[in-house]
Amino acid sequence: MNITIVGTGYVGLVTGTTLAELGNTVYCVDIDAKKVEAMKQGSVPIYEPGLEEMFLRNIQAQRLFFTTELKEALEESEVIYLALPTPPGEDGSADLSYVLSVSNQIGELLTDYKVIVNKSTVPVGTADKVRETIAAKTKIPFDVVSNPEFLREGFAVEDSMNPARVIVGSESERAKEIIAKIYQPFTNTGIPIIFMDEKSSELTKYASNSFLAVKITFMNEIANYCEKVGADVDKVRLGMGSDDRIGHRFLFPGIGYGGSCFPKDVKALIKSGKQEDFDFQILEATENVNQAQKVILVSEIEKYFGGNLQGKKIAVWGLAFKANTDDIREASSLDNIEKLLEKGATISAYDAIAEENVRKLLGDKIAYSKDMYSALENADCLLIATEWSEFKNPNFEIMAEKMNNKAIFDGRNMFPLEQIEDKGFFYKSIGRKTLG
Ligand SMILES: NC(=O)C1=CN([C@@H]2O[C@H](COP(=O)(O)OP(=O)(O)OC[C@H]3O[C@@H](n4cnc5c(N)ncnc54)[C@H](O)[C@@H]3O)[C@@H](O)[C@H]2O)C=CC1
Ligand SMILES: O=C(O)[C@H]1O[C@H](OP(=O)(O)OP(=O)(O)OC[C@H]2O[C@@H](n3ccc(=O)[nH]c3=O)[C@H](O)[C@@H]2O)[C@H](O)[C@@H](O)[C@@H]1O
Repeated sequence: MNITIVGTGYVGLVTGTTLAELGNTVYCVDIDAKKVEAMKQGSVPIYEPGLEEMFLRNIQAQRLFFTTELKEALEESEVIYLALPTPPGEDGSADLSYVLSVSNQIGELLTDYKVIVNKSTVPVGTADKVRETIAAKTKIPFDVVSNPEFLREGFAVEDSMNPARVIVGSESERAKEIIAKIYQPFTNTGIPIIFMDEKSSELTKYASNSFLAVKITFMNEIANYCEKVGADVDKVRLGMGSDDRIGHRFLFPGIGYGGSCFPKDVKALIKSGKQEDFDFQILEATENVNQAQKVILVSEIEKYFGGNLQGKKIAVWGLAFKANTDDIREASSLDNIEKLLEKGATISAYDAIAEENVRKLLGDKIAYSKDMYSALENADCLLIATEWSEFKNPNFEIMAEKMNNKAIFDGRNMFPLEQIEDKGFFYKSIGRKTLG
């Protein structure tokens, strides 16, 4: 099948590469001419383990093409995927301007029947809006399908090549047949393709992300309570997760969820609810708890230093919103750094992958270190904000030598307590006994 992907950001690029890998010919369209040129030269614009190999393989096989010209790509394709941004507007609702402006262009360019597949995360009713926008410009028949994306950054290739399920929202038999053909390789390996109406499909995406945000936030509250009563959240997590109905995943407490999706999607669903006179009380609580959780260690650091952080040098390990990505959108590291700077501390940060993005945002407000140990030079304490695997087994002797003061505030529970209890550090993590 010949397919156009409009928007070659995270989702567009991974979806496009996956569809090419599944044997389709894919034309990736983006308005960012520099990005398109770089991709044509074989350069992958995002950090995503395993993507480059698949990307280059499909360029070489002449199944993956890049252009800034929507018209050119449309002429070649039967199916058009939209993978455009839906950022939060000022009031938290999803900004549909990218999706609708491209829909408008598609309406002007249609010459024969096409299926328009929406991969962007959009509120219920967007498929109707896309349909109306296109229909206002053309009499040529077309169908609109909702096909939300569930990939995680850092595991995008795995999630995309081997998804837990594919959700397809459409009431058109013609469109469903075409989409079923595209995903036939998944059906062949037992991956369920779940067909439903568009609205349910659109809501499945928000409901899934919001549920995961609630799950994490619930565990964060349990962790905070563990500290009050002397329980250990690692044990509670293990005990809870062993029940299949709960499961072990997404039960890891920490300094809150971030990233480009959970915060935005929780906000957008709350806003969509309000438009129907409906209060998502659980989601409102989740947002509030998460906001406080992100900076929960700042008050612990302050308490440790007797309420005064003026002139304290704080090392920060990890800047990305989670491991295996260079994405820093809504990263907890940034909330912590902002608060610590406000309180007069200085920061020496280390994140080999996300540093470049933070530099663009914070410039020289903080210092950057070339490795994890040099960030600790004369530091008064260490804050761990991202669970990069290189932090899992550090040399505690080198750490002790470098640091001015042996204190670790671990926002990602990197070390089992047994690993660190005889190392002579003050060690504060989330939902567990404080050592030292
Ligand atoms: N990033 C993620 O992990 C996931 C994102 N999503 C959803 O997918 C959608 C896209 O997200 P990302 O890929 O992260 O966005 P992104 O911001 O990484 O990329 C969007 C791309 O669209 C391009 N673009 C903007 N206007 C355009 C136009 N008129 N024509 C052609 N290209 C245009 C931009 O230049 C950019 O390359 C959002 O709705 C998001 O919520 C869903 C699942 C996972
Ligand atoms: O819609 C999206 O864009 C995507 O949002 C999330 O993916 P992602 O944002 O890449 O990252 P996650 O792995 O879900 O982590 C999100 C945040 O939750 C935090 N988290 C995750 C799991 C956990 O147990 N505890 C926890 O604090 C992470 O540190 C991170 O800050 C979803 O997991 C994807 O299914 C979805 O497609």
